[in-house]
Amino acid sequence: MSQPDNIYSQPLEQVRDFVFDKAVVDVFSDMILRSVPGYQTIISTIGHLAQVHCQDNSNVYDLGCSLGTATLAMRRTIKANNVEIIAVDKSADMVEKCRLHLQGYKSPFPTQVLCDDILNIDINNASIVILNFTLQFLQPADRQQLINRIYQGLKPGGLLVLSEKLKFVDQPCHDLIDELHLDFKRAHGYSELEISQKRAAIENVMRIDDLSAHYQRFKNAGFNHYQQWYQCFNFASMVAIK
Ligand SMILES: Nc1ncnc2c1ncn2[C@@H]1O[C@H](C[S@+](CC[C@H]([NH3+])C(=O)[O-])CC(=O)[O-])[C@@H](O)[C@H]1O
Ligand SMILES: O=C(O)C(=O)Cc1ccccc1
Repeated sequence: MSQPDNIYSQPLEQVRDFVFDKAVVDVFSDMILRSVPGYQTIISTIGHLAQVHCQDNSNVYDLGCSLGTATLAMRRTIKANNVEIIAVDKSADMVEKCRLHLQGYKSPFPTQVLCDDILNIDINNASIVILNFTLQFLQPADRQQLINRIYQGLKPGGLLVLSEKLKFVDQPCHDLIDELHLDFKRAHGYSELEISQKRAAIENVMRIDDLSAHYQRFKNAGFNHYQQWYQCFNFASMVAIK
């Protein structure tokens, strides 16, 4: 099990840019549950979507898989035959723990865990592609080409599930919803110091978009069918269908 996240609990002389290193990997399960409202609902719905929409003789991609939580949810639910799962993360520490984590659960589906940048991955014959809170960590200039390659690699009827933290164009509404998220973190035991140091750490590495930017990218890539299916505060999940 995860250790408690106390990475930002002591005052730091200098808050460095957030990285998914060994210290973060060791506390990651606790961090994500206490930081992302709706995370468990999104994970179980990814499992359900994969159960319903995974196609025979296809590939399933979990891009930015971290500890493989979405992969595990899908391995538990998929009923299709001849399915291969490709989980990818560029953090070597994450991939190491992800592989150990997946070894703990038997599955009939061959699963590769690749340590690579998702921008380098060949996406083909896919019926399900998951980007669960990963796109927000890519350079904004690289985001459209990834969505384009996912569109091209999907089979007809295939799904892209994209979960992201959102910003809102109306500033008072943005601030109100942001405060709801901070209250969620407070309610889960994070102090004001932890909240402000984490914020400083992710400021430069996690550039968030508004919903219309995501919809525009889907459209530019060629998707004709896309819809947000979930939101809790500023955390949302969308689905796009080829
Ligand atoms: N270019 C990249 N290439 C590969 N991996 C990347 C890249 N950029 C970031 N990552 C990886 O994307 C993951 C983002 S966490 C995803 C949660 C998971 N999906 C979950 O369902 O639990 C979200 C969060 O921590 O808010 C990290 O493991 C990074 O190493
Ligand atoms: O912690 C936050 O404020 C977030 O926005 C989410 C998050 C969760 C885990 C790693 C980085 C960002």
